[in-house]
Amino acid sequence: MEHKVAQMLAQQKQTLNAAKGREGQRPNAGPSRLELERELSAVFYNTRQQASGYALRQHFINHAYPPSTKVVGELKQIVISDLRLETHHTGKVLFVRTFGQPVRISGVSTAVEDANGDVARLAVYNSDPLLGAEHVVPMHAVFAIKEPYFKTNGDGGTSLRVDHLSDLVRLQPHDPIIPVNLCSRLVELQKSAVDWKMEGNASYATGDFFAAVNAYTQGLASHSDIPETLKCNLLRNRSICNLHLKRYEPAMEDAERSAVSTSSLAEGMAATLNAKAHYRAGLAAYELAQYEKARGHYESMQALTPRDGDAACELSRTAKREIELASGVYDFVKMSKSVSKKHNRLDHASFVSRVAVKSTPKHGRGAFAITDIKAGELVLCEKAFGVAFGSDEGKQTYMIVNLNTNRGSVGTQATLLFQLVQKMLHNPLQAARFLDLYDGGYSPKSTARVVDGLATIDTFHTQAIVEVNAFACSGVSSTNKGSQQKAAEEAARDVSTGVWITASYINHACNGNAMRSFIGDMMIVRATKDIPAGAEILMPYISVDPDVAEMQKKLQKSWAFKCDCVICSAEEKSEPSQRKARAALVQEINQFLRPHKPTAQYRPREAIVNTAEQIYARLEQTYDPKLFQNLPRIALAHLGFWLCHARISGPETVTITSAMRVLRSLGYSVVVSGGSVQFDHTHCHLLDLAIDAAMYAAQAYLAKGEAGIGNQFEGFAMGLYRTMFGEMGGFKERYGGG
Ligand SMILES: C[S@@+](CC[C@H](N)C(=O)[O-])C[C@H]1O[C@@H](n2cnc3c(N)ncnc32)[C@H](O)[C@@H]1O
Repeated sequence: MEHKVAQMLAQQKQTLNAAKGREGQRPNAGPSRLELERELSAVFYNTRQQASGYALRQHFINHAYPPSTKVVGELKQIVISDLRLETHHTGKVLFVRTFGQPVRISGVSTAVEDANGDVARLAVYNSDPLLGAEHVVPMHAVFAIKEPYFKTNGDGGTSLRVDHLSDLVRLQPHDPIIPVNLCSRLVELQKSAVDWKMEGNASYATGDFFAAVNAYTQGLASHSDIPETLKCNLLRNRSICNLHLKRYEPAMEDAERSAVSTSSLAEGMAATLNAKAHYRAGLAAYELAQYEKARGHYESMQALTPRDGDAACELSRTAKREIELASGVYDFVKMSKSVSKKHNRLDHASFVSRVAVKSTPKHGRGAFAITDIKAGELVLCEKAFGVAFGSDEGKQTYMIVNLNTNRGSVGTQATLLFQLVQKMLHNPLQAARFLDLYDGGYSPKSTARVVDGLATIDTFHTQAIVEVNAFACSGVSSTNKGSQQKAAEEAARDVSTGVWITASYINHACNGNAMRSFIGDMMIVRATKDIPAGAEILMPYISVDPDVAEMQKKLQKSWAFKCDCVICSAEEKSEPSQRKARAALVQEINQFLRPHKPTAQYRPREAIVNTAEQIYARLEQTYDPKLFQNLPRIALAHLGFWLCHARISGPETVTITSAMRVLRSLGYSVVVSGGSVQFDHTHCHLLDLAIDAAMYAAQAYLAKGEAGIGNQFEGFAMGLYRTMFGEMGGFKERYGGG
């Protein structure tokens, strides 16, 4: 797949270079209105035919340009006949009306005409694929295309291309800025605010929230002196539609502005309507994680309509979130049981108050502990800012190719980009949190300024942020719905991808002190070591490769940095001959072990085990004892675990020695003295091998009749399991007892 992405990257660059040669030229005569209508109908028909089959959609992020930050009125009008190829018409605005059937391919395409009756194709990229094409560019609507970009298509045709959704502003029919020729066919001018309200209500009843928002907006703008009660109705109704559309910031604002005065209505009626307004404002505040504000609204609602059960219900739900937010107390087992591929966006608050973001000496900003956090404890538990689950993708997969960063990926990254853009377009305060994340040095930086009612979200900047902050996640839970192996495989295939804002400030270290896991869209970060207050929280971004050079290559490719943690520094200081010998041995081990994986049915012969032991001794010598004194030796841990597993049916003392060797090579110091065991995590690197090894030791001690020691090893294994997978679900199934 990597090869395919590289091939497409090269092809697209070629196409773009060829197109660049036509920069500034007048286009050849384009298709007629009728031809465009036919073209769209044919595509519409074909996409419907293909809807039942699997589709791989390509999404190219072309050369970056910033969104327009000017209001429509500041821009100078341009018409289609003045457009030049491969040109961003800076300082200009094109007024158009849509016609023809809008269709979604990788972007949304439609046809437009301008005030002179000239026509062109319009392609709008980066809208949420869950939105129908007709919601992005409804037919017969008037739009202002700010600073339009006219380009040559791969097939030699031409089209207007919109990459930033805020560059496409839908205008209300009575907007005086619309050129007269585009106004002439509009009939809505005569409608009253009441007519618009009825139309909005009818659209709401059919579930068309886009049309309903549009109708209420037109109603609000239809007269300057709409009666107070009607205005409040329109705002309150628009609020519920915005809630459905996940536009929580405007939903809250509308609801809060919709409180009617008791003098304008009978008291009972005013109380009912205002309770509704508080309810909607509360729901929006809740979704924005403003739980205190939500509680205030629900309390006001309850005071107005004490017999309404909804207020009590929402108050109880909000109280649970407030506890989670303040104390980090979650019912992880219940959470894990509740999650499934269909229910993976969980209703929980984020607990991030143990962490503060500050500058680090060398690695930009980082996350620091504000209290002591013991090994195994929660560092944070955070709800995703945005997540695209593989299970939501249906029968389509996106291949995203970014020509600005020369990166490409297949899977949910494109959907994540579209979702984030859509969310931020209408929730600018939320957007500001995201746009503050590290962007790999992208320039120019963008902010979510609201212009013409939309936040000016730079798609290219957003994608640059996604590329260095998104984490692959398992889609359900790290522990249930199949083994951890399955979750790891899914994550490796990049099936689900998300962004968690606070966790994004955590820098990488191979031997970090924290580890992440997932339950649905909640990321759980636990301490793998004791973290004193003030220390930086660090976690490995990817699982540490036994070949450190390979690991560095991966980090460089995805995040453009070289790791300088203690493991990598020890590696760097090692003799080149030792490093070379180790890399060669890691290859040899992989090949040697592949056909000899111990299972319940298969135990490798003694001769094979002896050969592995000899390789182990050679491998051990490739680690300089001074440089790696207490440090994890990852390659040894893997082979050591194989040996431990292969000898599981041998004498207990052998199992114990092998298991201890695995723990030591992962940096754990384990001292058994008398009846007690001391486990020291200071230098550890947690891999699931450690849990298995600790359980082998536990079982061997139990079999030896040393239950006290066995139980301590089991307790240790359980702690590691919870740290690694977030919660205990699946432990009993995997190890029995527990
Ligand atoms: C997810 S961000 C982490 C937060 C980031 N440091 C910031 O200033 O917002 C990932 C980026 O942080 C930097 N980074 C993280 N860990 C690092 C490390 N161990 N060494 C150098 N740079 C690191 C790299 O620039 C990487 O692309």
